[in-house]
Amino acid sequence: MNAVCSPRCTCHGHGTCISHAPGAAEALGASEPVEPSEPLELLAVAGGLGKAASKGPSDPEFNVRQLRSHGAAPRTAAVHAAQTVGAPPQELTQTLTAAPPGLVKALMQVLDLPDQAAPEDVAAALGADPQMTLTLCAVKRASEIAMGSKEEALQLVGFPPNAGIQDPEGVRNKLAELFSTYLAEIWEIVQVSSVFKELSVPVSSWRRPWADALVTARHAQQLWAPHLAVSPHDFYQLLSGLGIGVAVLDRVVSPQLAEEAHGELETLADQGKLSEFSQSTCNPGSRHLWLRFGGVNVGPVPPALQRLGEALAGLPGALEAKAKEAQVPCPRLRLVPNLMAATYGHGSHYVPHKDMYSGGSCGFENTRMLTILCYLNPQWQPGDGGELRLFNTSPAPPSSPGPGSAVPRLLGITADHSESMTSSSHGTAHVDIAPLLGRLVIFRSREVWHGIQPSATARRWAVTLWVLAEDGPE
Ligand SMILES: O=C(O)CCC(=O)C(=O)O
Ligand SMILES: [Fe+2]
Repeated sequence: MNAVCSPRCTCHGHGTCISHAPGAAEALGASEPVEPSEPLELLAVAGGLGKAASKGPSDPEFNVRQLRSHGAAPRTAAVHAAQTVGAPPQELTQTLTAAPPGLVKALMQVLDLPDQAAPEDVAAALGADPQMTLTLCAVKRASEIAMGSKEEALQLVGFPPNAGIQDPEGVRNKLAELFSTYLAEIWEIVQVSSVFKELSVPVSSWRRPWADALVTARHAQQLWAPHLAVSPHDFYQLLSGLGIGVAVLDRVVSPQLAEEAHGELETLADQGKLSEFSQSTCNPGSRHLWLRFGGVNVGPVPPALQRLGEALAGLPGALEAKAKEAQVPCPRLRLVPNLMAATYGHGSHYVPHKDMYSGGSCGFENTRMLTILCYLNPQWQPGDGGELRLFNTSPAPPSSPGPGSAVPRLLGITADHSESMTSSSHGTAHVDIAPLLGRLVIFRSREVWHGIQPSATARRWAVTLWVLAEDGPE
């Protein structure tokens, strides 16, 4: 059975994760790593890059991935203030206005507010201590369910079917804990996403000649109109056969820059600059590091990684411009000039997920639109594992929701924008993409199911730049 990532999952806090059950996905595409027979793009040397044309807005000290994970989560000054002294209603209203609507809807449902409630109403209902209000909601809901002793709820907390009658308090406490953890996660994401939005800048402020020269209308089509993107090359044909928004660009980052960036990452790892090993069941054993290459409070970022970050930041602006020229409808994009470097060691992997915020199987839309990956593995060869696996649809059979999915359902949250819309128990195809040095992969964060195959090497490296949307979800 496919286990859905628990609400406690720390897999970046964004994954609508499912376990990678053998046989869940049938490979209609290649199951072996596939290489392009010929490079489609010309080599564009990412050297001699100037400084970014404009800098971002104020950039308080924060680490989004840590913020989104449970446990010792550092807080921005704003978030901290909101939680400790109680946010003034106006600030809370603004936070809710900037938050992903799916999350706000979930809060409304938990607070028993009508569908038409305005952000002011939600702010008023949350009060001076939203975290406490949500905990009280969790306890109230847990008490109601414990009285009714629903079988699904008992199953969720691991009690026998008659436990509700014998131990209603035990059932209630366990449920209350699960519910409040889930709601705390939603609340944290609401705050993080609004802070994140404040830090982002329009992609037009990061235009780079390098990116402008290599991005074509075909890339824009591959992302936003995949049915129109045709390719004569086997590998790209296979990819376009998936019918999802994905573009792969090879040999556009100079090997020298990529190798230097790889060397810098290895040094950072040796210097102990990486996070702890992830304990999450979604991406066990992975480690990461945020590299702030733009905005205020830049760095310190080693020089090749700085150049790479600045180069990658040029891609969304170029894509937006090419989409406009080719009349391909594309959202207006923003970005936060932060790269996430992540490494996967022997056996570590990442279960299939989408890059959207989520708790349990209830995937909430966020403002992330594109995931831009650059692989930095000079020696990679077939057998080394760590391929990026892209699916054409959810690899989760819809009939077997995992344990995490019961939490939002029992809480009465219906704002599910993930599996239910895309899942299919058969006909799931996938393509594996080798994490080759300098290879760029761009895909639509909210739609594309992807995971990482178990790595057979000590350090499989990728850097990621996430691109947001101008006006929230489309
Ligand atoms: O490194 C990769 O290939 C993908 C990483 C990923 O999916 C993520 O960090 O969300
Ligand atoms: Fe991902």
